[in-house]
Amino acid sequence: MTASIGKDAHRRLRTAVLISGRGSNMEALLAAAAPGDYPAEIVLVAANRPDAAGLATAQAAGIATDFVDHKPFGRDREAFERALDERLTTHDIELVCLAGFMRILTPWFVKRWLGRLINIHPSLLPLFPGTHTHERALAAGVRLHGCTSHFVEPEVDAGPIIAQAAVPVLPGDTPDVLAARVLVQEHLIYPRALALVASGAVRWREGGAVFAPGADTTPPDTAITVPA
Ligand SMILES: Nc1nc2c(c(=O)[nH]1)N[C@@H](CN(C=O)c1ccc(C(=O)N[C@@H](CCC(=O)O)C(=O)O)cc1)CN2
Ligand SMILES: NCC(=O)N[C@@H]1O[C@H](COP(=O)([O-])[O-])[C@@H](O)[C@H]1O
Repeated sequence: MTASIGKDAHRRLRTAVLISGRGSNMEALLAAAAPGDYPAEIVLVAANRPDAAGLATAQAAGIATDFVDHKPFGRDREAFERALDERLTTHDIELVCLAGFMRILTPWFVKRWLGRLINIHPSLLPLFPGTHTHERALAAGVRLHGCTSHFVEPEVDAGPIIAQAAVPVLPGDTPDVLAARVLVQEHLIYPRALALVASGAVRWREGGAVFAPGADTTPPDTAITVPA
């Protein structure tokens, strides 16, 4: 099965960004989507935490925001996701970007948005899925680390890779120093990944991402970048 969007090459896909905190990747997506020729339009920023600083950033940029607290739903993850999905439907959302969204999504939500749901992860997947990636990279002694944008599937951080960027791990690096070096590249590859998906240049397929002939996978010129 494949999922394809971006059929109309000139229409901007209505896109929501889901956050849980600072929202710097959300800001990078907003900046990239500002020009009218970018294939996605960020029309909603939603958070699962009331203190997500990115909400204020989005509001200051004139973007609609919403908040669905996951805590009142307790262990009923799907109920939380149905409430979140209702907000996405209300805003006629066509594509969802997770950007520091710190909730594992159930198969119900993932299957509903399969192929139209992407994420940014702070490691070179499949290395270091999950959390605390920079600490784990340092502990493992890798000399290259980085970030990955991928389609979201039920298995966490295991979906088809859309784009990656690598950075060197330098002697004396701390997790915070390494995280900052990786974050610069996240802000470069995530907008590129969103453009690829929204334009239909890459689509989800069972077992992998499918790139259209001529898809622009040019890497950021400031990274040791590994094209997907
Ligand atoms: N089904 C999927 N859900 C999510 C994916 C995915 O690929 N498939 N990507 C993650 C993003 N993510 C890492 O990039 C991630 C986020 C959160 C967690 C996690 O353990 N969350 C805890 C709660 C943590 C908290 O609330 O502070 C949890 O959900 O119980 C792991 C990986 C987004 N979701
Ligand atoms: N597993 C998910 C995860 O760790 N995501 C990471 O959280 C940070 C969010 O920063 P931001 O809110 O400034 O974009 C980013 O580094 C992102 O890669």
